Amino acid sequence: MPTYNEQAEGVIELARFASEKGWLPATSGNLSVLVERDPLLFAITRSGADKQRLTDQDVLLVDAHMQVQGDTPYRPSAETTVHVALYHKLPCGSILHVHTVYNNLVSELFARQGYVEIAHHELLKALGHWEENASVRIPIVPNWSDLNQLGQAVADVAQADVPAVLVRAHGVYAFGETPDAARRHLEAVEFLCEYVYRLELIRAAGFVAP
Ligand SMILES: CSCCC(=O)C(=O)COP(=O)(O)O
Ligand SMILES: [Zn+2]
Repeated sequence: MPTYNEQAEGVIELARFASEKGWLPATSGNLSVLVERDPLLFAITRSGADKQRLTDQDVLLVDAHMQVQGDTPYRPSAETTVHVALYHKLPCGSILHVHTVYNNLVSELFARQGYVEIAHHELLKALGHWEENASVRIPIVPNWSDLNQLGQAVADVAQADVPAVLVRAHGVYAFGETPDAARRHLEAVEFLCEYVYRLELIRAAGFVAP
């Protein structure tokens, strides 16, 4: 079983990756890696940390009740509620939450129907959909300010075969059974959000596929 130190290093590496992409602006976002499933323990970023300069002090070991294990002056991410709810619902090994312009725009464009549907795109394979004519609906939930409510809302719509949930005008939660899978899902969702947004733009300008 991986140790807390190994998983904390994993969180720091994921933060470096997402920061280099510009996906964690202004201290936003939170990232976690599972340490133990039962009883639940995971390594997660502390609230307010600058994820571009994360150190091991900025990663906390937290349980199912959001209690921090060990001695630290810091509090865990305010959105730890969402991570706990997702770890309870699905066999996640890592959960990545980032804020980007494209995921925010797509969440606004499709908020009313509660999902964005993406069909016939090659990168759906990176989300695990290799079937011919694949079609995936990524759920969109309101940006509840009550973070317990937000956690419940995200977990209610989260499905193992669609490994992301958009939060309207806020960001995305992507997850996977391993940190590498969660990262691949996040990269694919970010690519697809940019694609969907740009396609909407050219369609609005009159483009019709031949
Ligand atoms: C400055 S971003 C506002 C809070 C947020 O949405 C976020 O992702 C970061 O919260 P945390 O408590 O994890 O730092
Ligand atoms: Zn956030």
